[in-house]
Amino acid sequence: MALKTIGAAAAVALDKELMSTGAFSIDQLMELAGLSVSQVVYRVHPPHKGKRILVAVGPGNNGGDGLVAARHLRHYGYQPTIYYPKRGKNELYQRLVKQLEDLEVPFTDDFPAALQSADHVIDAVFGFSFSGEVREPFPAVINAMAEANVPVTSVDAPSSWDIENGPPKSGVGSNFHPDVLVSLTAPKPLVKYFKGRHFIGGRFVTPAIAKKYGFDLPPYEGLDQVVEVDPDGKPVKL
Ligand SMILES: NC(=O)C1=CN([C@@H]2O[C@H](COP(=O)(O)OP(=O)(O)OC[C@H]3O[C@@H](n4cnc5c(N)ncnc54)[C@H](O)[C@@H]3O)[C@@H](O)[C@H]2O)[C@H](O)CC1
Ligand SMILES: [K+]
Repeated sequence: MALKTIGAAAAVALDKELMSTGAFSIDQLMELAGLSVSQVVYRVHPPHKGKRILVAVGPGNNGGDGLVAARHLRHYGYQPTIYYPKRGKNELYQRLVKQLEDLEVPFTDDFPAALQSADHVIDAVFGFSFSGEVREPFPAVINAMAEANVPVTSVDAPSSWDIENGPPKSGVGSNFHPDVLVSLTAPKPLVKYFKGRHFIGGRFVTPAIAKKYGFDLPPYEGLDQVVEVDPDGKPVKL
């Protein structure tokens, strides 16, 4: 049985539905998304393996998830550093930045230099609204993540991948294969091209929503916001 996925258009529609008839606010969904990412990083890269987490943050909500994850990781005892070259004007992003500044989390302008002293990278550059060719200043960031000697965890999608068709055939992103992927709410079709450890984070979705959009709710355990699944969608038992 194959893992059930939702396409880019369905992901946008589902997001809208959660925030209208579902009565969630964007802040809540982003908080849950970032919390899921922080739990995955703790699981695959506990603090004793190295605390320096570099977070590549894009201009949209995928980037917002990265800012939230960085805050939780700071509270877990990690030392996050943020690369955020195209800051959204949206008040929500500004508040997330302020929360990190109040925790004395550093921001850097030099991604390749920061990568030299990182133990783990979070790719929160683009999610389900990415399209076309990667524009400046992000090509160098995607290339650096593709060549990183430390593990990379992608938020919702490996940035630069097409949501339906996976990695680009050539150019920026064609050699980008992150180690870990956290699918938010539900996996997207690109997961069939992904070879690393795959987690699903969406422990807020109602059975009715999952049924309407045609995906399965994974068996979350205990206090976990995430479940690791194999390519067939079966939970991975540790
Ligand atoms: N329900 C959920 O699961 C939630 C998921 N969330 C996360 O939000 C992203 C989708 O966010 P959105 O703001 O729609 O878009 P992105 O962050 O993917 O990117 C938009 C951003 O990027 C720019 N852009 C697009 N294409 C390119 C390009 N080729 N080059 C450069 N820049 C590009 C565009 O202009 C925008 O500025 C989803 O994946 C989840 O991670 C939310 O947290 C809510 C809950
Ligand atoms: K991403």
